[in-house]
Amino acid sequence: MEDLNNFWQNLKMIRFDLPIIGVKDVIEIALIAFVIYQLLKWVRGTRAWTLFKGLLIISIIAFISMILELNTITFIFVKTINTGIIALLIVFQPELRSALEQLGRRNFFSTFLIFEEQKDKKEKISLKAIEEIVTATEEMAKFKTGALIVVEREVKLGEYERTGIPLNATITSQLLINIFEHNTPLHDGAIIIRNNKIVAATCYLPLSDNMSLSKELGTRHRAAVGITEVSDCIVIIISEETGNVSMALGGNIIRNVDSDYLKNKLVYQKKTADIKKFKIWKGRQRNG
Ligand SMILES: Nc1ncnc2c1ncn2[C@@H]1O[C@H](COP(=O)(O)OP(=O)(O)OP(=O)(O)O)[C@@H](O)[C@H]1O
Repeated sequence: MEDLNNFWQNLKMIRFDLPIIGVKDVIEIALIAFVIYQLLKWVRGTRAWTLFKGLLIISIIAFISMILELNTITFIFVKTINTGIIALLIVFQPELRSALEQLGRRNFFSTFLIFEEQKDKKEKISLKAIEEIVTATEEMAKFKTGALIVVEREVKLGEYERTGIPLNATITSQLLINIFEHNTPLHDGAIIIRNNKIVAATCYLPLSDNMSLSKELGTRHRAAVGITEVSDCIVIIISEETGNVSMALGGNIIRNVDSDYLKNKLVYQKKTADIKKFKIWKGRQRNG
């Protein structure tokens, strides 16, 4: 009974100590929430997202061990987070610089217009789009048209997309063939495909410094391997020299693939993405 009285007294004191929330506080909270939201949105568009998720998991473990007073584990995790943040700043220095530059260039009010973007995110690559990519690849290989097609998956390629010319065009084989046509303004560099859209052309990709890659392979192939070393995307490469089609994935290159192999691989990746999406949706349903 005494405990209950104490608890009640404490509760009254807490209620008494509750700060009064004014208009200024509400504005402040809204501004902070907006900045955090924009920050998360930006991180999601870069390869830092995977690292950020890792850091988040470490923070949660550190928090739980702090509550449970597991001092050694807390010490290790807190130290890891501190060093991790400094490491992140160093590793992602180029991305941070470009984010700050963008902030200066950006139309502030456009950041509120996110509904189109949200709608687009729900669409994943369709079978029709895959067919169009495969048809275009066959045609370009036949005529030895050099091409570099990046199909984005979970890791967002925003920072590479920004090095090119924005397109946001529906995927058709005719458009793909046209983009890579010799001596046209968009043929150089890579195109990036997100969901059912060609989001940008003439994109510059990071070159792989993998020494075990064949010496026959030039910068087009090295760029394809390079982007798959820093993300989970699939890249289709058509050699201008031989007309051979290769595919890069997970830092590896599979040379001389045929249309069936290419199609199966793209369809398989789509299916695994769909299953993952379905599992998340089921999870949300269960939790909700
Ligand atoms: N870092 C890069 N990012 C995007 N595209 C690139 C990059 N480096 C080269 N390319 C593309 O590759 C073309 C040059 O290809 P290069 O002949 O050097 O490579 P390759 O691997 O031998 O290909 P190919 O077999 O088609 O000759 C450039 O014109 C450009 O379109």
